[in-house]
Amino acid sequence: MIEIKDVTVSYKNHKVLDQLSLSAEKGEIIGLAAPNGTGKTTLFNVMANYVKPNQGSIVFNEEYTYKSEKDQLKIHKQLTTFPDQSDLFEELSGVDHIKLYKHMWKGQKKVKDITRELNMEGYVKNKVKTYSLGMRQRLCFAMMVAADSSIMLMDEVMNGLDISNVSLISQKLIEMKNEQKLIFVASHLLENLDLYADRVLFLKDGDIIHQHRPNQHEQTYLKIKATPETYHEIKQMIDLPEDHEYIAEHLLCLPFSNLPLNEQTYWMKQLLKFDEELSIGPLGTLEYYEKYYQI
Ligand SMILES: Nc1ncnc2c1ncn2[C@@H]1O[C@H](COP(=O)(O)OP(=O)(O)OP(=O)(O)O)[C@@H](O)[C@H]1O
Repeated sequence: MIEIKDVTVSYKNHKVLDQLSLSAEKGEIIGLAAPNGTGKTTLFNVMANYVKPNQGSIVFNEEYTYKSEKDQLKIHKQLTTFPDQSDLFEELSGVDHIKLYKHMWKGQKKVKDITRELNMEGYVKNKVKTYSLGMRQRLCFAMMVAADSSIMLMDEVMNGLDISNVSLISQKLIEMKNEQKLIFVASHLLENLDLYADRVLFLKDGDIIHQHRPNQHEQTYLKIKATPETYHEIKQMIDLPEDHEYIAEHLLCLPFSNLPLNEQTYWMKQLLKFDEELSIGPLGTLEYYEKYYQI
């Protein structure tokens, strides 16, 4: 559905994206996880053609590119970007905004259903100038739902939402993915991404350095909480396997699922000696994040 080919973006001498390539299909939620200023928004801007890459191209449905205006129109009919709160019209109501997006993208969903499902009925007819941050954010999301486009780029969709609204929107994202939308979500709520993303991409030095698939755990790990002192102590006492990970100076992880049962038992016995919190499981987005960005 989208093919990003060797995209490079530089602002003066600062290369933000460096020959980045990616393909994505409908019915996928793709998370983007990276620290501030890494290039997530820039990547979305290139996908939406708000920023022209210095090099590379994007192909939609194996057919359309931004090289011709006719193609651009076709692409923009099926692509929406998450509205900026500052773009909302203070004197218009939430319903007005939702209708606007529904009409612009010829969305099929009923405004009433959208506002009911997003718990907005209590405020959506009031003017936007009376809304809190979280109410505005839910409105921005409702506008995307109303547009009903097949590709959605959601930058910081969970910003300013309380826990119950994060959960509501996460659920809605899954429903939209099941309707075969292709949804990109850039988010700093790392553990939340594990709940709905099919893939989480980690950006570094202008490229994707890892793709984590939260629902397809190729490897589980035996994990032990370990300060640098404990890690040092463990290393002195045990010959750790070469492929172990020591993440962000607090978590030691040993690849576990591929080991025969006797070796699994061995490693558990060894690590239990240290009386630190022990668990078995895959690495999640948060752990990969800590690993790649050393926080
Ligand atoms: N129009 C611009 N002109 C110059 N530099 C820019 C411009 N837009 C972005 N940048 C720079 O590009 C880099 C990537 O910015 P971008 O907004 O894509 O990061 P991000 O990963 O989305 O960050 P955040 O998590 O803060 O939203 C930053 O160093 C930023 O300063």
